[in-house]
Amino acid sequence: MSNASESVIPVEVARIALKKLSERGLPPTPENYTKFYNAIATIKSPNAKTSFETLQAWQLLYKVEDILGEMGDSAEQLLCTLAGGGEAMSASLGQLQDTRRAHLELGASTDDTHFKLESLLNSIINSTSELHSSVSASSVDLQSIRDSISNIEQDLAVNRQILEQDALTGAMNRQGFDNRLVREAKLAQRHNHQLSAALFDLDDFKLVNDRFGHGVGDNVLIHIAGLAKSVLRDTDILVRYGGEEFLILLVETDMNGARYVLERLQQMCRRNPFMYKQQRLEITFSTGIAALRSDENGRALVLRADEALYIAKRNGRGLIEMAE
Ligand SMILES: Nc1nc2c(ncn2[C@@H]2O[C@H](COP(=O)(O)OP(=O)(O)OP(=O)(O)O)[C@@H](O)[C@H]2O)c(=O)[nH]1
Repeated sequence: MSNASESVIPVEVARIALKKLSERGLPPTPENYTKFYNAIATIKSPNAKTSFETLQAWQLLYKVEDILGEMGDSAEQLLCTLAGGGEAMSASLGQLQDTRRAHLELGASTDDTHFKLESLLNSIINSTSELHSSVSASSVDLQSIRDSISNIEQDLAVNRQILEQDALTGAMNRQGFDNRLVREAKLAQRHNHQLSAALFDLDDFKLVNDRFGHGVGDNVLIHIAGLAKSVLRDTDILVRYGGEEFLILLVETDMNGARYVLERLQQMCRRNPFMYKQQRLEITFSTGIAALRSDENGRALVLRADEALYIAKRNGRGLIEMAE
């Protein structure tokens, strides 16, 4: 059993198993029920993060909190300085106008005007120099804040990748995919691009676990995920959708393109079998493919791929079924 079983709630699993059975029109016989229950119970929960990952996420949150605090202080200081500088400047301007008026209209002596202008000039120089040093200090603070923000951005990107990654295979996990699917489907609709989903499930995988042990089963999953990554473009997304079920989201790709990719993966699996103690383990998988319609969202797309996968399984093993 997968280690995800620790976080599994049996009642919830039973509820989902029964729902899946009725969705597929299967009778709730003990055999059917057990099969669905086990399949669901062994799916790794996307929330099941290690304490190390949680610790990293917390540390990042504290960093963000600190930097926001620093930014607040610096902004406050800069605002105070600018406000003080502004007041001093406007007072000097007023005095400058008074002196000019006194000189022109009231006939103040040149010596008197000269003296006033000199002391005004001194106070302007002083306040400008104070303002200048405060702005320079704030600029240094702001530069260091900008550097911290760019470090945090990098940490966030790494953190997000960790949170969205399936720990065993390195593929994207369900949680990451659910967010991504919404975005990709919207993008495809907006730009009128093709988007396909291929859901594939390893055939008779239970036998691999039963015959060779769960550890070997895990390595087979890693092997298949590696082969899948090797046939994909950078823009395609490989997802560990369930225990032994993967999904490939193919951006700007129609059904035929998706079929081509999955056939290449079948070929790769044949040419690169998983080896266990010098024994070839022939792994096949069944696939359902669907392309996004103009009137549906990402979830509907995946549901249709799932239906097609179900038909592929029903018709045999190692088959690719295209959704209507
Ligand atoms: N080793 C390993 N096995 C897993 C993991 N997740 C699910 N499984 C196993 O995958 C098997 C799925 O079994 P079934 O749902 O009966 O499917 P199957 O044997 O592949 O048969 P079909 O899908 O009908 O071809 C179960 O034995 C699960 O324990 C995992 O992370 N590691």
